[in-house]
Amino acid sequence: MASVSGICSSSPSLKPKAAMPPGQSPSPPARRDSVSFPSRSKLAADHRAQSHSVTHSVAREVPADLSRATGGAEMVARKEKKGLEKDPRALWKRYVDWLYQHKELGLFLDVSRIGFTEEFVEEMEPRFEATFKAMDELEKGAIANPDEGRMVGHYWLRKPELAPKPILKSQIEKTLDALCSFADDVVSGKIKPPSSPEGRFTQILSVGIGGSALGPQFVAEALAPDNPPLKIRFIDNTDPAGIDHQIAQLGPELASTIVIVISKSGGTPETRNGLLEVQKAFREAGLEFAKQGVAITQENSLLDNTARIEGWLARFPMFDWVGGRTSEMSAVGLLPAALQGINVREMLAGAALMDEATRTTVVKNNPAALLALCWYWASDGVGSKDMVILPYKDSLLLFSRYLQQLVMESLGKEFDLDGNKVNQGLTVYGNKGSTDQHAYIQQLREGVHNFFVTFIEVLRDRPPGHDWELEPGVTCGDYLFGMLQGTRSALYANNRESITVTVQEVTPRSVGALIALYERAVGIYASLVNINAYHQPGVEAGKKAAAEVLALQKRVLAVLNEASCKEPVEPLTLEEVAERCHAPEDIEMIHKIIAHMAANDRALMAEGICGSPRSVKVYLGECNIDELYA
Ligand SMILES: O=P(O)(O)OC[C@H]1O[C@](O)(CO)[C@@H](O)[C@@H]1O
Repeated sequence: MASVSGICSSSPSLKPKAAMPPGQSPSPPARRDSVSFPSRSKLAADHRAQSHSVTHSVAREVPADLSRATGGAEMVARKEKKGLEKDPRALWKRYVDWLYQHKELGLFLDVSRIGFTEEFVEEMEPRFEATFKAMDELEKGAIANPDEGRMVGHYWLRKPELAPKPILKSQIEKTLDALCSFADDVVSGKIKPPSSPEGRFTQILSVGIGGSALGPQFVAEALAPDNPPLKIRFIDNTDPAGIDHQIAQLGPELASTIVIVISKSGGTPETRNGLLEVQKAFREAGLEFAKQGVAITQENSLLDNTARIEGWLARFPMFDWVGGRTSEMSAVGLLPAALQGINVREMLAGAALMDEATRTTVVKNNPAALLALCWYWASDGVGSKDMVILPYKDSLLLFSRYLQQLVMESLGKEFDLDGNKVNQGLTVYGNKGSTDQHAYIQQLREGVHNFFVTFIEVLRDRPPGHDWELEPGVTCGDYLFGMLQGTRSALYANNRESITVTVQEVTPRSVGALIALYERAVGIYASLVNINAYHQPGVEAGKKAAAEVLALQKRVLAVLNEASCKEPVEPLTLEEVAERCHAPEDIEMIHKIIAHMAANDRALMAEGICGSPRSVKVYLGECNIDELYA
């Protein structure tokens, strides 16, 4: 049978071996004036109402479904009318008055270039009181994730004595000790790769997605030494080409690779697929995967049971009360970090210091509360402006990506805690300065005014003793410094607000502190706007729809197989396939499924071209008899 070639048709010479499916209350539009915070007596009443429960925050007066376009424009108009402070003396006073400093961490937070007013701060006070109370109860073990009936305990990871039960404290401590000693044994060569008893493990392949990848990726980029004891690579997708690339890059070093499979649920399809692909690579290389596999997952999850039954090299627990996006200080982040020679106890110490500082109930002295205050002001408490994260340090490149999940998966919610439709969120993006100066800063300075910036400044340019002046009096780092300060000033001059977070150096301690700072800021902001920051119901819809597509694909394959097993083969039109699948309403999806299979040599076209769906007649290259009689 002739195959007509088309943009997605396969060559008849590329016949598939067998056609097998793959494995398995509305409010009126808001503006800052109408945001007009509830009267103080109303706030106080709300606060009283709230104080009995951690899960019920102040009822929102902020109109819920702010139209970004309308609300944003009105906000800009109002702000520009009022104008940001431009008088240098007044600005200097504002800078000094509001500058937050954490002495021990060497961390500064400058919020002077966000235009909030004293009245705003005062009016927010009752909400903050309620929020601090809610955060306190959360840390004491309240069910702060009401939908999932879970405690939220990532703060206990860096201060186990805070855990509400002794058993939790001991689990945290034991896990930390166990992962540190495992990492020491691997790094020192006490634990050796099975196929080279005299050698050492040289590589880590981390398989995980979302919160089970982003923290480890950020920390590796920020903190891994130039020559780490083990180098790390990531499989964080179900993209076969991406997976092949990682495995190919490992080459013969697969034999000395520790594969860490990270999944809280232990059932995330992308991660499972990554694992199956890696296991296949091990089989093909004649290696025994179990001797090199490590699982980080909840006890008794599918992954945990598999790892136990197959006798993997090690297993570490992921606790029910730690969410994926706040799991960097659990085994999820600490084991990969320790294996790269990063001082994980210092990361924990930095986070613990920041946790302590962000428990303070005086907004001005609490850096996380200050961040949340700025986010609320800048985005009207409804996400009307995006948050651009600009670290001026290459090693912090992935901070914005890490924060994207932490902030957007936490704050992007359809309903508030009282069941009102609010469509909350805060959009996060960014890369690094000064690189972005030559990409999108043009738009930030002059284009659509739909953002505020957070500059991350690192004072130390390079390790001591390595600096030099590339022109009289000026180092390379001075340029970076100048670019940051220049961009901050230029944006402000054009009424673009910004926050600046300054650390002395990128160290395990400062990175731990930054993570803890943003974890708390997100928790505080979520409480201010009365949403559950700790669930992610929206992710389920896409996962469910994906499962339905794969189920439909199996039906399509069965129908095509039956027709392809006939003598002569019976090519089918898309309408015929849809009818035989009893899914005429899914014909568009069936077209997409067939186009995808054709592009991968798993379906062949008898007639037509993919771009003209009605012209297509399709069949399989081989009849699968077993499938037919299954
Ligand atoms: O660790 P898991 O269970 O594999 O989940 C991975 C990610 O998937 C999500 O559940 C949804 O995207 C994230 O919250 C989580 O970080």
